[in-house]
Amino acid sequence: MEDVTATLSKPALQIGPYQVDPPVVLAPMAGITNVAFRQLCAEYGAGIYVCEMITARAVVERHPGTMHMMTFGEHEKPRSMQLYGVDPKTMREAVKIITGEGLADHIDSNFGCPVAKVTRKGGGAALPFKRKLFADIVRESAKAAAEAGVPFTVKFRVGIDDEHRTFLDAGRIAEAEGAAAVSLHARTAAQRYSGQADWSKIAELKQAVTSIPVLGNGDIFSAADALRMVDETGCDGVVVGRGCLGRPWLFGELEAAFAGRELPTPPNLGEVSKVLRRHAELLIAHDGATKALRDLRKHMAWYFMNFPVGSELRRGFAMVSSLTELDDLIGRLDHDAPFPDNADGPRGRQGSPGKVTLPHGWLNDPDDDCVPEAEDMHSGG
Ligand SMILES: Cc1cc2nc3c(=O)[nH]c(=O)nc-3n(C[C@H](O)[C@H](O)[C@H](O)COP(=O)(O)O)c2cc1C
Repeated sequence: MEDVTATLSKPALQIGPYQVDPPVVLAPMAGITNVAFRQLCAEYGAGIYVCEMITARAVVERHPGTMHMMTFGEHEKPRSMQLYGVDPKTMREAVKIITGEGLADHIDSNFGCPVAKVTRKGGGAALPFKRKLFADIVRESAKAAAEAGVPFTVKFRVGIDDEHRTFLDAGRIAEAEGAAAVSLHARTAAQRYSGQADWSKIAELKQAVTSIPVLGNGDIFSAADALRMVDETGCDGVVVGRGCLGRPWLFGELEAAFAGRELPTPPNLGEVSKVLRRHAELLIAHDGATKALRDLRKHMAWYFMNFPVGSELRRGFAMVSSLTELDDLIGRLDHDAPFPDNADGPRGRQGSPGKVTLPHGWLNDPDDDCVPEAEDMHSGG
């Protein structure tokens, strides 16, 4: 295995009042980063573990499902959540509810969603193109959060496409309007999740934004990737998404690598199935068996990726409906099968590149007084 513990000096990441050591953040992922998954990851290493994204409007309307998503474990410090919104007033109101009721200690915001139903209305990754609106949202939210001593951070992409790169303006605006840190997913919206993240954009952002931390995001699948990103870009911390799907122990590897320690040995199939079992228990405690085991299916596919698990057993795991059944299937695995060499690489969301759908005339004037229409959003980044 590559020696990643070599020479790098670890960045000191400070987000508002929180010292984040190691400088690692679990990327918000809709449908994934619920309280069970966050706890599982946090059992391997420290960092900030961001909750699934929720919409500002759902908070303001106190949507019961949304309030349930804002459940945190006792171990979570800071309790970190992500808001999505396109209207400065709604965002401010949502932040005030969250901070006023002490529901979270860190609020991130999502300006990176590339999904057509969101960008079509000017939301997600389309929004930072409207500089005034973007500034209004960040200012109103950051101000409301700061009144309660809660840091507000901003996550965005490189831009809409290669002709409309917004990340440098977005970073400078976020810095000027009171954000405590920015994170860059180093792809354009047109790229979706395809191709490679362009880390040179993270380096450019780091040069442009000097008074708050700049976090890099995109294609960290191993501890070596994380150290290389810090080394190549000078970023203050790393945000890890798909790399930990079916690999929550990646956070242990990151902690070891940033501390200059030797990496733990990758787990064999028996050890992986123990992690899966723990994941199931945590999910069931939060959501009940039916929902939890349905949710677990996608994770099982990721846990077993590239392991020698036959198709009959895989089908069994995909249909599992109780912990007893799960235990029975786990008992039939070849526990000694070693961690596969080719286990790195993308899991989870893929999506092919393509044109970004925007509202009519959206690209005419970045400084107009646009009134956004989009508030609904279910998932994305
Ligand atoms: C299943 C899935 C759901 C996501 N949901 C969100 C989200 O709700 N908010 C957000 O800002 N990004 C979201 N993202 C994007 C990730 O936070 C991250 O920016 C992206 O996956 C790139 O990082 P990676 O290469 O480490 O995966 C999502 C990504 C995936 C794979």
